[in-house]
Amino acid sequence: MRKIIIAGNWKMNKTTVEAIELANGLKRDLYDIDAIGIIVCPPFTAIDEVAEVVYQTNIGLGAQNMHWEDAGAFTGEVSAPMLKELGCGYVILGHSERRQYFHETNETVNKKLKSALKHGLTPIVCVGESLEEREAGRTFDVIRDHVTNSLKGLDKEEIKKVIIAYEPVWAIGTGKTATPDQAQEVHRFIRDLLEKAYTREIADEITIQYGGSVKPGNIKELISQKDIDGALVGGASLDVKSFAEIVKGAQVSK
Ligand SMILES: O=C[C@H](O)COP(=O)(O)O
Repeated sequence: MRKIIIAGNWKMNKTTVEAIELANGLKRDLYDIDAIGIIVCPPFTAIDEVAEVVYQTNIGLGAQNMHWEDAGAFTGEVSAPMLKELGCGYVILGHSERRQYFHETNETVNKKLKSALKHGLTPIVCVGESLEEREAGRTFDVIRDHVTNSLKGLDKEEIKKVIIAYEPVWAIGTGKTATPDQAQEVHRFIRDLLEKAYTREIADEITIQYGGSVKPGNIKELISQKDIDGALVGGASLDVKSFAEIVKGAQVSK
């Protein structure tokens, strides 16, 4: 059975004081959730403080990006060992905002992925097509390209440690969610790609999250799809009540 995981990507939101407040609220409201995984990914500046709040709770801690080298002259970057030292267990890689605004490519995602795995961080690798690509009928080509090249070179044991997040770019922060059928279709396609590259058993073990305007009102429908194993939540993860409702909605509906 693969794990159902709801992750909150706080993006460039929350000062340290605000992040502590949000983490404390989630700890209070979600302490009894045990059937699904919960992860929060604060901005770098708040990771240390949030780590203290979620230490030894059911809430995992992740970062939103990292560099592939362990150390060196890379101004403004942070590395996997630095994140590990702060208590991170996860790192988001290849988010579409990084691909779009910061020149992230499959090649750099792949290097980061290998460094994350080497240092024991669980990567959440994001893939997804833009509106233009979907309208041009290129969704599956783009997904194949992202999955194949971002995850290139992993052996059977390594691939099992990866979480994949399907995030159609046109659904991020727009209020336009993919329909459960549209999302399921792409999730199935990703799982089939994994099956071809590895085995059916391995493909069935990998958590594939959906991301893009996930809210308390649509989580149940999305999560009830066969190949949707959780969510990567942006805007709705910034509020205790809405994120807690998403987590609880996922728990009762899967
Ligand atoms: O990482 C999260 C996604 O980009 C989704 O963001 P959103 O829930 O604000 O649409």
